[in-house]
Amino acid sequence: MKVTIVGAGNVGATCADVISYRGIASEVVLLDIKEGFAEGKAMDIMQCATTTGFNTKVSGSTNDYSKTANSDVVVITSGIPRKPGMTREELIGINAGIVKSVAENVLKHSPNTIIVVVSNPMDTMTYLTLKATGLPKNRVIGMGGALDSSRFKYYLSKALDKPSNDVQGMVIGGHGDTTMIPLTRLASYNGSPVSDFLSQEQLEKVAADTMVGGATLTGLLGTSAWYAPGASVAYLVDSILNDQKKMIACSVFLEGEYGQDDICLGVPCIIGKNGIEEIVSIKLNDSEKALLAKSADAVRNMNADLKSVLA
Ligand SMILES: NC(=O)c1ccc[n+]([C@@H]2O[C@H](COP(=O)([O-])OP(=O)(O)OC[C@H]3O[C@@H](n4cnc5c(N)ncnc54)[C@H](O)[C@@H]3O)[C@@H](O)[C@H]2O)c1
Ligand SMILES: O=C(O)C[C@H](O)C(=O)O
Repeated sequence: MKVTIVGAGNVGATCADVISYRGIASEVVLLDIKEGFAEGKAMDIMQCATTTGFNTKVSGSTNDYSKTANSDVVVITSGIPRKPGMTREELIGINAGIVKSVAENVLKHSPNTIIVVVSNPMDTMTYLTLKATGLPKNRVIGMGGALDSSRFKYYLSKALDKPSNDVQGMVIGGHGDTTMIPLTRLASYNGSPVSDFLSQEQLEKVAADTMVGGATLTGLLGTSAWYAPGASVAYLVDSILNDQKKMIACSVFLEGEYGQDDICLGVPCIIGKNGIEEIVSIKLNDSEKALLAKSADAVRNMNADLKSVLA
């Protein structure tokens, strides 16, 4: 199974590293516009093969899309990340043009591929990819919910003082500081509601910390995060390539689901060899429904800025 990752920067290279280390794909091609950069990252990763013990073939390409031919999955991480104090939405001006041209180029060589969109603002970039390529909705997947949910479980585990892997929870909605919706009511500690162990005040703090999880790391690092983002993409790619049918919150084109139309937004999806295989309808209460509608409004406003790129 072959995976191409466009953008060999922090997130793209970390994703290639996790995919190869965990043997998720037999081949990974890293592609970047910067001369020699992807080749260098690929060589560095390949030099881990004998010490960490993997057999995936990782190679690099400077903007030569012929090397990406017949990829089963293409991950788009190309574009600029935010700096401290910025929102993801401010990246749209530069990233929209990059994501559109990258999506068109990859399809010339891998017409049957599934595209995973990572570049920010991710929900809008997913919508752009879908509209610009005309691909069916199952083959365009926005990655954000997997990462936001892992951060949610991290903050829950800290509040509970229990291991992250004993905590279940999901974040839906847009992948933005004010648009994501950590579903605290449905989160559990090994099957028991977390509200049995945490006060309302603690749960509200967990939700608030989760929502600004990316901004917190950007403030600390000077650029946005990459370890958890790269690993979250690899987790999603694993479910596609190995047909795991995991339920993962992903940004997907909605046509009536959750009362929304003509938008890509994070909702729970079954992810398998056909990409998005099902949009799972979970029962939201009235306040969660209202938050989702508000989140959709904000993402829809952002999508309106795509008019010139899509014209
Ligand atoms: N969806 C998410 O959960 C999530 C998580 C983390 C980062 N991101 C986003 O992912 C993007 C990448 O972040 P990063 O930290 O890896 O940035 P980075 O700057 O480290 O890497 C981006 C790479 O893209 C390359 N690039 C730019 N234009 C290109 C083009 N036309 N073709 C090929 N490559 C090109 C750059 O040369 C660079 O190496 C950002 O937009 C960031 O906001 C999203
Ligand atoms: O925070 C960012 O800008 C990058 C990414 O979307 C993240 O959540 O880490």
